[in-house]
Amino acid sequence: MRKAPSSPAQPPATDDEGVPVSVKIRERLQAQGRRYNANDNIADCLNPGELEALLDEVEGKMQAVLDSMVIDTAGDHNTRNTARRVAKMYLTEVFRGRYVNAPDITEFPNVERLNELMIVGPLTVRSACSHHLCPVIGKVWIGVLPNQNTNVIGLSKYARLVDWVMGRPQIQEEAVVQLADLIMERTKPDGLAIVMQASHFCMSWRGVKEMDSKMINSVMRGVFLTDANLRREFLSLIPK
Ligand SMILES: Nc1nc2c(ncn2[C@@H]2O[C@H](COP(=O)(O)OP(=O)(O)OP(=O)(O)O)[C@@H](O)[C@H]2O)c(=O)[nH]1
Repeated sequence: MRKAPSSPAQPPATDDEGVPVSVKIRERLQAQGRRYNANDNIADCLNPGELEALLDEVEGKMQAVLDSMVIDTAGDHNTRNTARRVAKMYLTEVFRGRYVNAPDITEFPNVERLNELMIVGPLTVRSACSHHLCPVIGKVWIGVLPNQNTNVIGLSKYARLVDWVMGRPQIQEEAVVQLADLIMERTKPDGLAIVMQASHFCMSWRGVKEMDSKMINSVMRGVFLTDANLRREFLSLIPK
């Protein structure tokens, strides 16, 4: 039976007992005019304890999916806790980058006024495509041309930022742009170059079942856009 559509005159059910926590969070996001696409971070719209409540909610819905797939989760010892495992995996592991704040990044002043190209990589990318939620596994290289005002951040922090951005359902083209925006905002370099190469399991495990193809894309910012020599230097230093 279909549910009757709720009347638009009713106030949002934010305080009611029994309102799913996802509804409360969504209403908060909508009230702020905030986007909540798969690859957006919504951590600052979650109240304390709500991630745990979301775990219970997603577990219940995953159980319903397993039931609809006619899997005997009561009788089959392998799937007895699968709904909970999958909920935990989505919310606290593979899509954690949606629900937690950005990692703390220690920044140091650029006292030596470094202005030479710095490259870090390959950093491991673990993500999933927004379309099928299939894994996207790959590598990313980041090149930074600092200036005297650039904040120097610890090398490991680039890996932490990559992990935070990629820990959401993504499409590769948007993932590299989000990463570039974040690093530009945090470090304010003269230039930034990012190259990502990844295997998309939605193309190998299923669908066309193409095992060896990878997607490679790049984003260039600042002087990397205007200085072809710098761009070439960066690309030549990335191991083939
Ligand atoms: N551009 C881009 N496409 C992606 C990425 N990840 C997955 N895709 C593609 O997104 C598409 C999803 O399209 P649909 O046609 O709706 O899905 P589908 O019917 O299951 O398609 P098939 O994968 O061809 O079976 C597929 O072609 C995927 O290969 C990505 O990061 N970037």
